[in-house]
Amino acid sequence: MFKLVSSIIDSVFGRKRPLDVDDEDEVVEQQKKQKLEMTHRIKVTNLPVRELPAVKKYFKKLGYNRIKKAPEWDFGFITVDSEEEAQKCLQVVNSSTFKNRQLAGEYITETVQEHRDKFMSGSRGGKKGKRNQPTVDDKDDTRTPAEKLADQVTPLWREPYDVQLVKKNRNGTKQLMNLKRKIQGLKDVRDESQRAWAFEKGSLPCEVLDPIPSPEINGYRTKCEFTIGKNLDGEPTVGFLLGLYRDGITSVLEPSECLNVSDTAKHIARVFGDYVRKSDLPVYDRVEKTGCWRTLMTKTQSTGDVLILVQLRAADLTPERLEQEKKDLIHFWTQESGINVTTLIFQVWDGNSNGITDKAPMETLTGDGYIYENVLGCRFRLSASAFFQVNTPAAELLYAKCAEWCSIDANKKTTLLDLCCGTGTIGITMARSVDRVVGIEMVPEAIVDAKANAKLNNIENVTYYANKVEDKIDVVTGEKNEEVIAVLDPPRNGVHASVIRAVRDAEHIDRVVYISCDAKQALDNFVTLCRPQSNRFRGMPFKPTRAISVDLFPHTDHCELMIEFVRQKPNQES
Ligand SMILES: C[S@@+](CC[C@H](N)C(=O)[O-])C[C@H]1O[C@@H](n2cnc3c(N)ncnc32)[C@H](O)[C@@H]1O
Repeated sequence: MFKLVSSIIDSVFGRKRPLDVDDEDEVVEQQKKQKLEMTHRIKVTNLPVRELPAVKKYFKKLGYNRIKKAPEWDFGFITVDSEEEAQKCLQVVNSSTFKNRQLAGEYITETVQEHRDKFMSGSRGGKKGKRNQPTVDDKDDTRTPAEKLADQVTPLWREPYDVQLVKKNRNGTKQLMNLKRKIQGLKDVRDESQRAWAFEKGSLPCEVLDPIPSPEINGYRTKCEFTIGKNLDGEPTVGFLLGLYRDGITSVLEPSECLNVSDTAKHIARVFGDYVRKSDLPVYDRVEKTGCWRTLMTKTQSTGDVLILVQLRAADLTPERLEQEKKDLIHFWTQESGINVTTLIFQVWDGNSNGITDKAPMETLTGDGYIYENVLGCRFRLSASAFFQVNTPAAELLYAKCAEWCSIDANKKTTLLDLCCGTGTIGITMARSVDRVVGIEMVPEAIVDAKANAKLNNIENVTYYANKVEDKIDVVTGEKNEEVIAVLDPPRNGVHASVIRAVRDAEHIDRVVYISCDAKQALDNFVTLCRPQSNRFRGMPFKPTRAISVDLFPHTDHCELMIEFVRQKPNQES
């Protein structure tokens, strides 16, 4: 026991010490014992759904810090250390009211292993989400943990790829039909001719072209964010969370069965798992908010460049210990890992949110903090935090199709407005076929990258603005005989309506090519772009003219949908 306690103390404050054989035996014994140890929890019922912070605060005041509750649950679980504490807690709960609700408690005790098995079978009482597919009765669920993880990360992996593509295309067309229906359903329309297109025959509002499949179906992801935690046997592991943290799941599994993760990224996760297991620093515990190792991010590009980002909680470490750990990491990644790392980045993050964050600085430990990727003959510099499409060959097909749609009338001057331009990929790959490109992006660091990328490719006809689209769109005023085409490639949930209103108000924009990676979430944007004029929505509306799905994310249910919208002319009949 003394050895175990001292190894924990060592692990937090001490120096690195490799495990010897005796230690390993002891660890195995310890793990076996741990599985048989009893857990003591009080299930608290009659809580309001959501209100998690208030619930936590309430129980904290009563002396209970370890409470778990998913937002949609009307119950929660308090964990205590012994049966005696559980009985006391039960009394407290049964005599408590929260927001005029009389609470009720139920004592649950089971072994650690039984508790884990419950998580694994999803029989926790939480609402079963889509992510637990395939939906089979828990007792009949014979899936291995790795299969469960694959079902969660790549929910379509059991289907042949052509079937996946049909499904994705159907999802895209469904949103186009919804757009038509929503425009039909608008009330108090002043000028019916502005939505005549929505009453044309057929359920679709425009031509829908055959979907474009991804050239690579497996191992295509260039960016992965791995959680560092404990696997089902309590061993430190680098991989993905086996379920949703909000459902109380904290076990991590290696990504070996995840088809979208590249062999290089799997290898990196594995070797770093070995490093973490040998480390005397503990992995981060998401429930207790203790420990050190938190996240590993990899970017593995088609150029062979590799970016590694290691995130650590350092609240318990002395500055000297932290410096030593950085040196150890540099040594490991450059001398021992066997991986040709282009740049190694380090982030200390002591806050509660999980994953790589923009709230804490990133420190470059080796290299210059950048890696490179080639897209359609152009070269791009990427930093750790910059957005970049994760499937390069499929992104090339998307951008090539976008260029084709923007293809430019040789008799006219053309301006390409690259809205939400990120690091400038779309505008730079198209810059040579237009007169000028104007890129607008609200993240200043991305604009620094975009400017560097334009320079790297000897592109001189681009201007970038580090602003919100809605604040800067009027820099392009449109000249006579000039066509202005806007490519809008916003985040997953679309953009704020004010951005779409600004696009409508910018009357010189003739066409918009909207690239959406979640058409359901972007539907409101489509409607705002196309609804007839009113006091709130000025500028002539657009109408959809063609659409195509381009699959950048095989085995998942995500897909890019690109829609061309053309500005209607005043008094145009349809
Ligand atoms: C999906 S990324 C697209 C990046 C880029 N088009 C590319 O292909 O690499 C979406 C970008 O939209 C930016 N963004 C979101 N809302 C914005 C706004 N209102 N104004 C400017 N940029 C915005 C985000 O910062 C992010 O870089």
